[in-house]
Amino acid sequence: MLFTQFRFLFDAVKLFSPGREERKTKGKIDNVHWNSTLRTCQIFLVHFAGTILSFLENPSANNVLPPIKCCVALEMTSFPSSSDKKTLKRWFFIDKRVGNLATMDIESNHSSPVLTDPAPINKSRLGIHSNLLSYATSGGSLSSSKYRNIPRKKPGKLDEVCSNAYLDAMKSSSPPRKKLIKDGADTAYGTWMLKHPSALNSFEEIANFAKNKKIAMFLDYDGTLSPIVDDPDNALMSDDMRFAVRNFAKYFPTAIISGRSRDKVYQLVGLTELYYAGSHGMDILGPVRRAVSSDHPNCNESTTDQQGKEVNLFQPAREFIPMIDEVFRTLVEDTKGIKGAKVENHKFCVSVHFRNVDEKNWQSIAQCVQDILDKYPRLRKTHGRKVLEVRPMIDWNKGKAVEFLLDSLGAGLSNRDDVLPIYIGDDLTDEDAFKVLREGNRGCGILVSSRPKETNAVYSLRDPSEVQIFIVFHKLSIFISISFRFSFQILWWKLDNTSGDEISQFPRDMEEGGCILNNRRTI
Ligand SMILES: O=P(O)(O)OC[C@H]1O[C@H](O[C@H]2O[C@H](CO)[C@@H](O)[C@H](O)[C@H]2O)[C@H](O)[C@@H](O)[C@@H]1O
Repeated sequence: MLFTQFRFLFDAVKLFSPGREERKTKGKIDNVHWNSTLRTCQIFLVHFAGTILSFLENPSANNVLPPIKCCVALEMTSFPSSSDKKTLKRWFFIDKRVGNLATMDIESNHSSPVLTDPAPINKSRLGIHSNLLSYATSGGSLSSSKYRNIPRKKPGKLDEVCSNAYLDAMKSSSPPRKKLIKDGADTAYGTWMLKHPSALNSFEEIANFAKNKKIAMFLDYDGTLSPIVDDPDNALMSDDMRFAVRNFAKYFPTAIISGRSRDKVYQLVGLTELYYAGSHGMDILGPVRRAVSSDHPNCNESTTDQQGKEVNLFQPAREFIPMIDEVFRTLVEDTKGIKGAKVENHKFCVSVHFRNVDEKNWQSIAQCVQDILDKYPRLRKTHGRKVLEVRPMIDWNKGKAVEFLLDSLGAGLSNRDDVLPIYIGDDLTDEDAFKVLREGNRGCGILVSSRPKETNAVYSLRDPSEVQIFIVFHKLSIFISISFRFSFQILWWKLDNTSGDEISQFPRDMEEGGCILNNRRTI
């Protein structure tokens, strides 16, 4: 036990030194790291006292749990990069044990709705005028404020300028992975990290930001929870990641906002503890809304999830479903001859992948998409990582989805000062969410990228394995505050213990200790 405690102190001092990239560019330890070290020593002392006292009380009990929890949480901050696979494995092994033990301390029934089957659309109830459904050739713009009026080029073939712009955007959407490791890339990344520091090395700063606030977590799927792979159907989330997200979502409201269809992303993640928003936020299954936005009066539908819980289905682009279906079929047909092309139907948007298409054929992909835009003026194009997406021209994106979910979680929460929304994502489409959080310092955006990128996010993480560490770290930080209080309570109780009544009082105190957690969970 003593060895564990001393190892903990040693780690505490060692681990809060700046990470590899920051050391290279900064070369000195700043105040934040010293403050972290002091705070860590403080935690160590309280744990040490608490452990000794509980050991004296019951020598046979497993008293090393609190220090192990702290060691685990501290060790994770020391990862300079995810390349240290051995340490990662050891770390997650410990976390699993601690996670299980800790779950026995704190029980939660938090679960979020899951609905895999789309709710039937009742057009007349939704108030959609029949004109709006005759979409294919109608060129008239919609009067509603939710529809954007974006000037579009005249229909026809891609001209040289337009074609170059398309190809540039397609090329920059995801550079070849091998090139990233080149000399100099590390230095550029290090410099970029001064502007967007690693969220792992900025724990203290984020923790200060989160002080007395309730955390709400928003996660992207591809490139954030699962690594980018050639075949979108093989973008699987690891069991460790699933375990980490599940444990986190038990205590903090957590939502996944993906470009994929809601059904597909639920199928891939498979957790009932989360909220899901598919098609870049155009398909949200969330908690029952207390206030319905007047901008979208006909897009909310009250329904029940698989567990029979009342939930709210929000689909601001419902009327586009038949159009998207038609576009999907056309694109499948049109790209049939292009080797490697893949088209996905996400119900409210269509993805055209060119990751496996020879670069000399990218122009043909661009032309197919342009033909669709020419035929359907109410659709627009966005870019992702080696993917072009066709979606409705409505004023809705991942940023709006974050605001919507914050509102749903508690009326008006999106503007309240006591909530800290955290959004983690890797793609261009996540920038809308980063922007929303950056405006007015509302929350904290974290970009997942292993190369410098222009972004509205404040912090960065290299890849999904660092996302996993970050998620577990935050969950454990709560356990630390509870064990911290727990240690104090043991100390207090030991000094003050005079009657048997106080022993029975103890569990209730622990419950109060857990209120930090409960507060966060019930925003
Ligand atoms: O918002 P997200 O959850 O990040 O979804 C964005 C797109 O993700 C998927 O494509 C990306 O990941 C694939 C698998 O790793 C990769 O092959 C592809 O090149 C990436 O663009 C998904 O297939 C798209 O439909 C989503 O729009």
